[in-house]
Amino acid sequence: MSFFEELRDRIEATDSVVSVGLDPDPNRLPGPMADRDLPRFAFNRRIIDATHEHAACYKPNAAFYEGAEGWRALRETVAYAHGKGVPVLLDAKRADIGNTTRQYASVLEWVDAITVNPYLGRDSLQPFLDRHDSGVFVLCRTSNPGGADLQDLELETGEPLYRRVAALADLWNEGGNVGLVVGATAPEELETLRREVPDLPFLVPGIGAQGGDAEAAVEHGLVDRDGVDVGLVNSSRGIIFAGEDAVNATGADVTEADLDRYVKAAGDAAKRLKRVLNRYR
Ligand SMILES: O=C(O)c1cc(=O)[nH]c(=O)n1[C@@H]1O[C@H](COP(=O)(O)O)[C@@H](O)[C@H]1O
Repeated sequence: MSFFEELRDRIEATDSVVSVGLDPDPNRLPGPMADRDLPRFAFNRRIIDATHEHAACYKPNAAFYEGAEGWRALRETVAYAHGKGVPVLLDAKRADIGNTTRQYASVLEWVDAITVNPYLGRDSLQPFLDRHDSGVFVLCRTSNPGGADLQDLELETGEPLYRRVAALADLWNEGGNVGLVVGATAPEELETLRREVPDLPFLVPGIGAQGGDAEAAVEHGLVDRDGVDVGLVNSSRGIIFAGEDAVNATGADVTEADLDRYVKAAGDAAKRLKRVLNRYR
């Protein structure tokens, strides 16, 4: 089954397009997690337990798993999410020259989808694109303030670069496995891009901590696949660290009951986001 078919089934089963971003910043983990073997996995495991009913997908960002122990935590996290029946999109923003990018693409043997960077052109993405069962999300219009620096540059045709990227991604979609990454902080660009590439599902980050537009994310981010709206709207810190408001969990004297309340807040945040997004579906 292809990634987008699996995602469609998951969205239908959970009635959710929420992507829960697993970005376990070591400086923000609740106190007791620091003492555990693989603290990032210990944290993610509790977050997955609390949120999986509302998660269409988990999106760990590779930056939070640097180092040998981090990579081990990532592998455990992916296996645990799969055990709950949730697909995993690795946010790695990869691409490189041929032999290097082939190595990068080997990660798709154990994750279901990945984010890639189009800057090096088609050949740098080919090993990802060749995996028709995996999802390949091409960075198109990113959510950060500097996203406009290059992506909005006008080409000789008058169109901004991000629109050319979208048109190319559409051409690269021979295997039906390509999506775009478009930030919720750029609602006008989301609308433009949906017109430009009506069939590509979007991963829309930037909701929650970055203050993006949830309505635009849903209105333009999703595409119909056999009667199901397919696409992903991601929140990372807004979900996984929601417990910080409920519990001061940074000290050494945090109890198991505190941790229970902390992770429950993450579950509630995922559920709330699902409800908000579903209002616009
Ligand atoms: O590729 C991404 O997922 C991504 C693209 C983008 O334009 N903006 C963006 O925030 N992201 C990622 O989405 C997540 C957003 O995290 P929060 O701001 O905590 O919800 C991080 O992992 C970012 O790296």
